[in-house]
Order: sequence, then C-alpha cells, then structure tokens
Amino acid sequence: MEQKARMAEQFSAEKNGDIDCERVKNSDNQSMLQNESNEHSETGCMKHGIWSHEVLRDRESDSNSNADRNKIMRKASFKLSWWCNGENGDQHKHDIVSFERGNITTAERSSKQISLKWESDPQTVLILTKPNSVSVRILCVQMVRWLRERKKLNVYVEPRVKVELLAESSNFSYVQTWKDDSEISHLHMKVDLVITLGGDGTVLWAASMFKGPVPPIVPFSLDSEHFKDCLDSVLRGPISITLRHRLLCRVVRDAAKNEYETEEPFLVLNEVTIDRGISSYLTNLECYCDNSFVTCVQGDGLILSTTSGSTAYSLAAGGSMVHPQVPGILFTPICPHSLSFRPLILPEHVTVRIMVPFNSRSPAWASFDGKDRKLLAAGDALLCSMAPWPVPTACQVDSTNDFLRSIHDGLHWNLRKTQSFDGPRDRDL
Ligand SMILES: NC(=O)c1ccc[n+]([C@@H]2O[C@H](COP(=O)([O-])OP(=O)(O)OC[C@H]3O[C@@H](n4cnc5c(N)ncnc54)[C@H](O)[C@@H]3O)[C@@H](O)[C@H]2O)c1
Ligand SMILES: Nc1ncnc2c1ncn2[C@@H]1O[C@H](COP(=O)(O)OP(=O)(O)OP(=O)(O)O)[C@@H](O)[C@H]1O
Repeated sequence: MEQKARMAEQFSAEKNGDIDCERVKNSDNQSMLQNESNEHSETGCMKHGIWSHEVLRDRESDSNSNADRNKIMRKASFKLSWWCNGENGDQHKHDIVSFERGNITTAERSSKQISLKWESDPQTVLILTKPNSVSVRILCVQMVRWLRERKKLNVYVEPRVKVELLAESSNFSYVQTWKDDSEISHLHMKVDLVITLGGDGTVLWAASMFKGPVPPIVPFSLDSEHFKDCLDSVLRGPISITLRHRLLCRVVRDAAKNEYETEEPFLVLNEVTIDRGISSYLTNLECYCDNSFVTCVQGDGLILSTTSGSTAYSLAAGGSMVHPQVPGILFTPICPHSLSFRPLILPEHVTVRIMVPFNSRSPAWASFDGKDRKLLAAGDALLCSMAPWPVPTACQVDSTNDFLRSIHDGLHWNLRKTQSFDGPRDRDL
C-alpha cells in the first residue's frame, strides 16, 4: 500500500510538472507508467481513461546546445476514452457477467470505438517516409512546410530525410533529426504524433522504432491530396483510433538457466514467423500455450500473428482475417504436412512457447515482421505474449469501417459478380 501511495503521489507530482524527469527516466519508467495507470484505474480517478502526462527535460542539454533546447519540452497530454454509441461520454458499460436467479447475463455491449482527445496542443511531429519514392518525397516537402509555417510545430525526420529536404532547399534547416540511433529510444518522450508516408510496411517501420510506448500514428497512403484537412482535424481532435496490440517475442537459448534469461526482445505489429529457412527438411516445432502442450508443427513453419497482422502473412497461410480490436493471438501453420491441421485463435492473455526439439533434423529460423532473422537451434525456444504497448493508429472513419474497407478495397474480399435477376424462380416458396 505504501508503494502504491508513493507511486500515486509521484504520478500527481509529475502531472503537475514538479518531478525531476531525470529520476523518472532513470527508473524503469515503462513499468512505472504502466503501474501508475493501473494504480489510478484501481483508485478510480481514471477508471475509463488512460492519461499520458510527461513534462520532459530535453536530454541533450550539452554545453554547446542553444538556449531553447535546454527549455523543458512539454509533451502534449491526451486522454483515451470509450464512446458509447455516439455519446461523447467517458463512461461505458462494463462487459460484466452477473449471476442472478441462476441466469448468467452480460451487460449490453457498448461501443468500444476508442477516441483520443488532446488535453494540450501537440507541439512535435515525427514524419517517417518510405524510401526511394518520388511521390512520397514531394508529399513530404509540402507537409513539412505546412506543419512548420502554418501550424508552428516542431518537425522531426530521419537523418536520411533531412538530407533529402536540405537538397530540396536550405530553408529546411529548422527540421530536427538525431545523430545516432541511441537517441531513437528517447523519441517517444518528445514526439506527440507520428505521420507515416507510405504503406503498411512504413507503419511497421514506424512501430519498430518504439520499443515501449508508441505515440499516436497517422498513416498517410500516397494518394493524400487532402492532407491539410486531415491533419487539421487530427491536431484539433478528438480522433478515433485503433489500439493495435503488439506481440513481445523473446528467444530463450537451451543454455539459459531459466526463461528470464532471454536475448533482446522483439516487438512485432504483424507477426513472428518460425520457419525452416533454407533447410529442405520439415520443421519440427513443439508448441505450448501457458505450458499446456498444443501440437507439433511439421511443415514449412508456424506464424504467431496479431489481429492487425491477420491480413498479412497469416492470411496468405490460410489464417482468418480478424478485426484489429479483437484481442487474440493467431496460431497459423505454414504448409503443414497434415490433412487435419487448422489455424487457431488463442486468447490475448496466454504465453505461447515454440521449442525446437532435440530430435529435430534441422534448426528453425524466427523472423519478426518479416525482418531480423534469428536461428533457433535444438533446445532453443521462442516465447511470445501480448506486449503492454499497443500502436495507436488514427482511423480514417472508425476501427470497424477502416477494417472492412481494407479487406474490400485492399484484398477484394468476397468480390463476386452478382447473380442476374432474371432466371428460374422458386414459385411455391
Ligand atoms: N507470403 C506472404 O504473404 C508474405 C511473405 C513474407 C512477408 N509477408 C508480410 O510482409 C510483412 C512485411 O511487410 P513489409 O512491407 O515490411 O514488406 P514488403 O514490402 O515485402 O510487404 C509485403 C506485403 O505485405 C503487406 N502487408 C504488410 N502488413 C500488412 C497487413 N497488416 N495487412 C495487409 N497487408 C500487409 C505489405 O503491404 C506488402 O504488400 C510481414 O509482416 C508479413 O506479414 C507476407
Ligand atoms: N523509413 C523507412 N526506412 C527504411 N525502410 C522503410 C521505411 N519505411 C518503409 N520501409 C520499408 O519499405 C518497404 C516498403 O514499404 P511499404 O510496404 O510501406 O510500401 P508499399 O509497398 O508501397 O506499401 P504497400 O506494401 O502497403 O503497398 C517495406 O519493406 C518497409 O519495411
């Protein structure tokens, strides 16, 4: 109780900007932030919202930095809440199960469209662009100029993009970037909003830059001539968002003393794939769900996918397409050599363990959102569970409408010529 009280006091001190951010950052602030939001959810003062408050001291306060870089950069705070069927209320009916007179019932489902409402104006935007695309570069130049000149925002870009902008015009000297990749781990404490210019892969790239909390991401595809209206409404808010849950993947080597002795974890937005790589042998993967044996995968491999990734590799391997707000982990085999293997969808709270048994004829390979392949030798295991840091992506309309549009327009789901009206009829029905 004492630790909870101290944490609640620290959170409110931080909320009022009284706390020294160095101390917050030096501690394991991820779990602290996580505990604080849990703490407040227990005390009830933020039962239906998740607050994000941080007053930051710019880390690069080195001797030759200019005055404004030493000022405290205030990250915009926002609150997430659930709208109930269009009402702009904070309350939403809990999905509770009540047992009265032998009848088990659940409360009526409320709308779970999550809405982001700015509590202070966003000040800093990070723009991430798909490389080697002329149309993206043209859109990026227009967007950076508009965000700075019309919206007076600080703009961060990747070092590559800053070079491209300066090649366009020396007037882009105000655009900020970072010197080395170690600074990327602090970006989430400065950036209020991320804008991606590209496709799904650019959103994956943006998510991979944040190994903890992720700022709201506004994905722009390439045909975005109305970007000013769209960004105006995003900066003004409130905006509907989809919280895209990620999977936390850890490799545990056979030599490890216990399961906590893992290598650097990976966070995936689409899926982790365990496959046979260049080996010509079938994989032989022993799969466990919360230590219960599930099955042994003998085939080309296995995909553990998020619901956001259900329309990517998992789809190609025969998995179901699942709405991104459905909490779950897709368990999809790749070309299993079996007449009875069907994909599964497991609950979001489980830990899945994939182990390469000692009698396997060959090692396996794990890849994370299609990248960073790691060898899994006999006795090695991959642990996969839901990560505590989802990727908040801005909706064009709302989570459901956006999902249905993506499977209709992007994947042409169930696109079929409609049967003609004329023809035989069932007269006597
Ligand atoms: N056989 C396959 O279908 C296959 C094989 C390898 C990788 N992939 C997918 O490619 C992803 C990596 O994407 P990338 O852009 O970095 O590589 P990439 O540029 O090779 O893209 C592969 C394709 O997957 C699409 N894609 C990615 N995520 C998607 C999603 N959530 N829903 C629908 N389509 C999606 C991309 O738009 C692209 O068309 C991996 O996460 C994996 O899902 C698919
Ligand atoms: N900022 C970036 N830096 C490096 N690589 C990137 C960046 N943004 C995207 N990529 C990579 O570029 C590739 C293509 O990106 P993306 O899939 O977004 O483009 P696209 O193929 O036009 O979109 P889609 O696949 O949705 O049609 C992906 O493999 C992605 O990982």
